[in-house]
Amino acid sequence: MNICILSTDQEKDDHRLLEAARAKGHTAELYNIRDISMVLDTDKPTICWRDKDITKTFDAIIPRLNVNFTDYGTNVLQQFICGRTYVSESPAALRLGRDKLKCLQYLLARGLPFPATGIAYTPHGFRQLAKVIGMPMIIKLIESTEGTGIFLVNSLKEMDNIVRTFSQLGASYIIQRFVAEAAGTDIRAFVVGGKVVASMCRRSQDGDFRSNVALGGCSEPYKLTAAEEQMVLSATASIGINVSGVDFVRSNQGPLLLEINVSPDFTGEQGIEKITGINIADAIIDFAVSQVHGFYEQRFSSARVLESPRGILCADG
Ligand SMILES: Nc1ncnc2c1ncn2[C@@H]1O[C@H](COP(=O)(O)OP(=O)(O)OP(=O)(O)O)[C@@H](O)[C@H]1O
Repeated sequence: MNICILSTDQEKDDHRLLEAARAKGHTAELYNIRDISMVLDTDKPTICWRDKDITKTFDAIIPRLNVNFTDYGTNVLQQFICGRTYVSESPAALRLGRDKLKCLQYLLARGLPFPATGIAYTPHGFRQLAKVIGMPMIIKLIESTEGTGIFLVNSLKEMDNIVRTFSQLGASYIIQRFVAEAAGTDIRAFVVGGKVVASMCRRSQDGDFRSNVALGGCSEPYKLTAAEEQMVLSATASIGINVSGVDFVRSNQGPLLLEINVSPDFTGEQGIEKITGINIADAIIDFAVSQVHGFYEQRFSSARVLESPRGILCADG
């Protein structure tokens, strides 16, 4: 099979996927999304990597997009889908995963648990919300990652300060109930194709409320309870993502979801592969390959092409 890992930064994780695909006997390339261009033309829609036409080169595209490339990256994926190439994630699911607010709304629609979260239009509106959410509370940028852009505030004055700064910068943010009993600990469950393949507990080492490994947190293997596993899988199904890192905290009311990370990292000293000994790269490649055969066996009409939530191309007629 001919596989393209479409990434942004060509990080260690991307190279692990490339190696895993090649070790399984596939032809594989690792391309940077910055080098991709496309022509939208009904007669000859084209996708190029540098000056090479790759419109029909690959059987499967496995995206790994960092947060700054969600828009361009998902547009490129959509172009592959229009050209009837299998893409292992739906562009819509990737976009949803990058928007903490919309993602929580999908969880809400499924009745899944997460800390009470608020959004308002004006700083005054946020002040009103603060009465409902209560202090201390968390303020999060909607597109934060690796624990940056997340603040714990203890008073209305602190909240006002951050809210006004974010508003002046034109940034979008939410406020959230602080789950104090999580005590700087959270759980990361790695999901591939509707299965939890690995999970670990992350703990901050310096009293920070954030457990992020990027901020110095450390990890250990963790076995999900049956209820936690069911919650995690319902969460990924709710946005239609295939590969994700689902984060949740354990609260006095049970597990509360924080986020569904799309294109999650899995390498590194405290990464989930090292901590659990589970080969995540293999799991991702195996899943994509398992989907490809079914995908190309489907019959398509040239009349209408639709994107399904799970990244499978559908056609009617
Ligand atoms: N409501 C909350 N109550 C308690 N702790 C929280 C809350 N929200 C976030 N945290 C802590 O802060 C960390 C970072 O939060 P969150 O996962 O929302 O942000 P992030 O920047 O997107 O991180 P990542 O990139 O790892 O997903 C969490 O891992 C958790 O330890």
